[in-house]
Amino acid sequence: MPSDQNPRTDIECEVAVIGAGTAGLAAERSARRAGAKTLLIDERFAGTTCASVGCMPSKLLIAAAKVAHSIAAAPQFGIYPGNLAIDGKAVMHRVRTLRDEFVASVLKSIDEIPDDTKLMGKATFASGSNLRVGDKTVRAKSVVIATGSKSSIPKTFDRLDNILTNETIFELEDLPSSLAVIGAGPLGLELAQAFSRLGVEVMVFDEGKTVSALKDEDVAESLHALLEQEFPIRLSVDIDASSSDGAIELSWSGASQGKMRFTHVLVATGRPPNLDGLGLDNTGIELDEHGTPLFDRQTMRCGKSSIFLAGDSDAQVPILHEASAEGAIAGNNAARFPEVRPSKRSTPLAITFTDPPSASIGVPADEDAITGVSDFSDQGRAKVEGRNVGMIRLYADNEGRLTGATLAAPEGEHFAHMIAWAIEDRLTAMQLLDKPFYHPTYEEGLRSALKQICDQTRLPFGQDRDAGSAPGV
Ligand SMILES: Cc1cc2nc3c(=O)[nH]c(=O)nc-3n(C[C@H](O)[C@H](O)[C@H](O)COP(=O)(O)OP(=O)(O)OC[C@H]3O[C@@H](n4cnc5c(N)ncnc54)[C@H](O)[C@@H]3O)c2cc1C
Ligand SMILES: NC(=O)c1ccc[n+]([C@@H]2O[C@H](COP(=O)([O-])OP(=O)(O)OC[C@H]3O[C@@H](n4cnc5c(N)ncnc54)[C@H](O)[C@@H]3O)[C@@H](O)[C@H]2O)c1
Repeated sequence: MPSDQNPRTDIECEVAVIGAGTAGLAAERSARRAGAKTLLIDERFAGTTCASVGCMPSKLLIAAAKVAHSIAAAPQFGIYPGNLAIDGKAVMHRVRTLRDEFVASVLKSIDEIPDDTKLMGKATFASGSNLRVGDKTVRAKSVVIATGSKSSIPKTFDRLDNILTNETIFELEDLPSSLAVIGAGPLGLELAQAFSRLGVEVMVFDEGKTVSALKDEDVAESLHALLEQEFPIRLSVDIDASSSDGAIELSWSGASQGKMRFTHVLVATGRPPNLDGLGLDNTGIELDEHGTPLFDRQTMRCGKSSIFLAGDSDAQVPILHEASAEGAIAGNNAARFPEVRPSKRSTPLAITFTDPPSASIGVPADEDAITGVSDFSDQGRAKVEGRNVGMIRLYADNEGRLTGATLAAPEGEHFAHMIAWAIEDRLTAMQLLDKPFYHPTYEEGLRSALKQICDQTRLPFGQDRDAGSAPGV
């Protein structure tokens, strides 16, 4: 067990890791593998954000919503399942039960870390790379900061009752009657659609102009229009809120205006890095205007110091596989310090698990980018399945080499991987087009975007290759 009863007041180690989340666990593993004497410090050792209040419970809720949605969509196939009954308590119970299993598996992996390598308590920097944890001083050769991110509740909402964040919403015993979601980012939209499909009256509000942080306007508008068929989304609005008779009254103005009461409000307005109270001023490292350390993305090192950063705490790309990759890089370099080595970072890939899923891959299109578009409204397999909506916009350089994509399309999470892997392998549109595509599949839908890029770059399309397509592709 992690020990806050440790009798030593001074602890010496080579690498101290602050935070036992995804990034911190990866950093500790990596530093230990590199031969360093490590110390993993966490306030609670309660399991990662991903397992307890993030990726996993949200996907569990989405899984329930997907089942409800398929049943509701059955009549288009001539199937009439009768009245749909949703037992909200059972839905939330399954979410928590399976969530707890994921958390238990994280806790088991933490249990397997030797006891003298763990310390429970809140770490703060005393000076340089020396830390204070309760009444103990930790003297470390290098430190990895992996303290994650935290919910931020805008002032308008912070004194109201029934305000939920991702840290509390999965604890609801039953589905709420109505839910206002503040923030149309990945967190807000995933949960908004899931609750809506489970019969909750949902409305989404955002002060910004776009949904799901998508930089490609065409795709963002397409996703916005699709989601609005299920629940209202009010973009570019200022929101005011007050409690009244156990409910919350929201009024909004700007691009649209109105007033409505909700039993619950989910605040999903971003998760800034969790760096408050860490004593970064005592480290001498350079901070940006938000108080986040400046660091090198290839080494994860802060300036010329022996302090490294990983995961959501660095305010870069707050998603799981990046937290894990950064943890491994930071831990390895912290162990090797001062022999720090740069590591290759993978192609940017971010997926939002709405239906259809949206994704941003690689670099956004600039004005020189060559683009190809696949529209799924008439795509064969998507039509067969009654899921013919959305689009993929692919970007390439002037040699036809794929550089990025934005999409909101059926099976979008799988397309996003395929495209990211093609970009990693530096494939041209022609080379990807030359791979086998089975018929009839969603994957065939990508061929039209690839062909458009080939046409614009005059990539040689072999005489022995069929330039046409099967029906409905
Ligand atoms: C609702 C939701 C859904 C998400 N869904 C996805 C998804 O589908 N896919 C995806 O890729 N990403 C998803 N994410 C993002 C993903 O969960 C995070 O990027 C990831 O969990 C970050 O890991 P981390 O190690 O940086 O932070 P955490 O896992 O939060 O770990 C930080 C740790 O630091 C500890 N700590 C903090 N300060 C101190 C201190 N001073 N002293 C000691 N310990 C400290 C905390 O106790 C905590 O254990 C989701 C996030 C949310 C909120
Ligand atoms: N599938 C995934 O990978 C996934 C899913 C959920 C969450 N996450 C992660 O969780 C974190 C939090 O997600 P998020 O969607 O909250 O963050 P986000 O920053 O992506 O989106 C926040 C949204 O809230 C809006 N907003 C901010 N302040 C507002 C205000 N006062 N009023 C109205 N709107 C306001 C912003 O314009 C933005 O659209 C992110 O790091 C994200 O990467 C990832």
